[in-house]
Amino acid sequence: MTTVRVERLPHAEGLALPAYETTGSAGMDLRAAVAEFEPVVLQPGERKLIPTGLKIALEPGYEAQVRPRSGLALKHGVTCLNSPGTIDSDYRGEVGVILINHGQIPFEIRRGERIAQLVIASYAQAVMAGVEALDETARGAGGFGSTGR
Ligand SMILES: O=c1ccn([C@H]2C[C@H](O)[C@@H](COP(=O)(O)OP(=O)(O)OP(=O)(O)O)O2)c(=O)[nH]1
Repeated sequence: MTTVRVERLPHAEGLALPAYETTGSAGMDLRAAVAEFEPVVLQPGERKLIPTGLKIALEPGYEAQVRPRSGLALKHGVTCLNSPGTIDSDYRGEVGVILINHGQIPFEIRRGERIAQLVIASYAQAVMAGVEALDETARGAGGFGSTGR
């Protein structure tokens, strides 16, 4: 268990903080902090940065991944363009969600709508060690479907 400190910006006032919907949920839903009477519309093929009104501070060694919601993708063709988005542990700006409408009709994003989910994950930082040649393996350079379909 890790703690994520959350600062709610004025335009997120009244919106529920991200929380797990069920005890086994991996992601906490992120809500759109768009203006109440000015829903944002995504035209077919259009992408926009949607504000969440939240700033977060992750403990060192943790990242947050902004992932799409399958319901929005299946029903409306709306997904996160840069999936999964990465929130770095030292990022202190507002968390944004880059949504794109792959559907055929405009999609309206209303205030408080759950537009993506946030998965907290641990990560490792590595040191890149330059070598003359890498060790041999059975796979070698095989990839991109080399084992079949
Ligand atoms: O879906 C996203 C992806 C990123 N970010 C924020 C948090 C992250 O820590 C920062 C930078 O993201 P990333 O490293 O993906 O962006 P970049 O294009 O490499 O920009 P930078 O040069 O600022 O790192 O932007 C979001 O709010 N939502």
